Amino acid sequence: MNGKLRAAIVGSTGYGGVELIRLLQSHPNVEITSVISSSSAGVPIEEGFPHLTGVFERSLDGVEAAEIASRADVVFTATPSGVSAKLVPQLLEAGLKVVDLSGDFRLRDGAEYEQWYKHPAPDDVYLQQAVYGLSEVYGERVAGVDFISNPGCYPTATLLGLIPAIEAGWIKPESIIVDAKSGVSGAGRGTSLMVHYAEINENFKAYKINKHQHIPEIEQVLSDIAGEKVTITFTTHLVPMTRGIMTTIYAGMNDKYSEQDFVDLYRKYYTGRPYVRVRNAGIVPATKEVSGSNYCDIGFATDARTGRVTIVSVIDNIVKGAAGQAIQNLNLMMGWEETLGLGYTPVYP
Ligand SMILES: NC(=O)C1=CN([C@@H]2O[C@H](COP(=O)(O)OP(=O)(O)OC[C@H]3O[C@@H](n4cnc5c(N)ncnc54)[C@H](OP(=O)(O)O)[C@@H]3O)[C@@H](O)[C@H]2O)C=CC1
Ligand SMILES: CC(=O)N[C@@H](CCC(=O)OP(=O)(O)O)C(=O)O
Repeated sequence: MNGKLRAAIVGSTGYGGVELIRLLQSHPNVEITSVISSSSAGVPIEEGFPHLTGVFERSLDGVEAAEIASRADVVFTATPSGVSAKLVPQLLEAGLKVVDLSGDFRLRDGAEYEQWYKHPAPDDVYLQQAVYGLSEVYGERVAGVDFISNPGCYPTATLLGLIPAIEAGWIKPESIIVDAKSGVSGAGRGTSLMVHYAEINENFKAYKINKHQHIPEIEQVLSDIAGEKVTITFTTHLVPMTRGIMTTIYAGMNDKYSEQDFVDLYRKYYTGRPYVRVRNAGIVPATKEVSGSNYCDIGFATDARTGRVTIVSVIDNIVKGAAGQAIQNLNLMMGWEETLGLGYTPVYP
């Protein structure tokens, strides 16, 4: 490759998009050549986002596939579900490589979109073309492709916490319960009553119980790994914090495994994968330990009395759950070192 890869970001005025700008600033092989907005074309991005002053200053461009293709080689679509379904095919047809951050291309069975996302599925050709980019598990599949569907935030934390144990046959798939908690930035920058300060401050809410759109995504991958249909009980909660996801996962064990057994199994599975860190036996991670970084940290507690294991997995929803994993996928897609542009130490405290 001569020079840097040119990248465009659609949805650059949202939380995922603005995080892509932050992270790509320190990517040695990528230059952002276009930041795109459907509502503010022509406006300098630093006007709406003063934290970018002197760091990244550029006027926002409009959403037009041919124009984007004239400025960029790869485009990140950090756009709402439903928008990506229509936009991504145009971008692919214009010859761009695409990393889509929405849920619109994650489910192989298009019939599931009406039920879970309440909008029609994209054209099946693109649904089948999309490669699901859970980097630590499907990194090899991503290499060299043109179109990556980036995993959801809750699925990333849940799947990285479950896959080694499912693959090893250590837990009973039918027993899995996932208790998931997210900071409010997971809901995006658009306002809604749910994330209104007075509604969320000093409050703790469960929502979309058994109806969350990430359930079929998680079940699809777990079923692939287990080789049988897996269904889960999945409850999401909104926590009064800005960033972070914790999934607390409960499952029945098939034998008397110790915490050290789980630590050894997971460290072996994630050998050579720098963004999954497995805590020592008996220690579980907290969301601040990954905040602002691309890490997924995992810890275990086993209970010989009940025969169950509790797996705690944490990520930063906007980094590993969105923009960070999207860049990790770009690196794998391009055959670059997985860590390029992602060398952030978590912000603590
Ligand atoms: N926040 C998170 O933690 C995560 C988000 N995601 C997914 O990533 C995507 C982006 O999320 P997030 O950044 O939080 O969302 P935001 O609501 O913060 O931002 C979405 C952006 O999309 C742009 N947009 C809206 N309509 C259109 C359109 N018709 N054409 C082009 N752009 C449009 C808007 O910008 P403008 O009006 O300027 O065009 C808006 O800023 C979503 O699909 C989300 O589900 C995935 C994982 C985690
Ligand atoms: C806190 C919060 O509201 N989170 C959002 C996550 C949305 C998201 O990331 O959606 P996709 O991955 O499907 O694009 C939610 O629970 O719907």
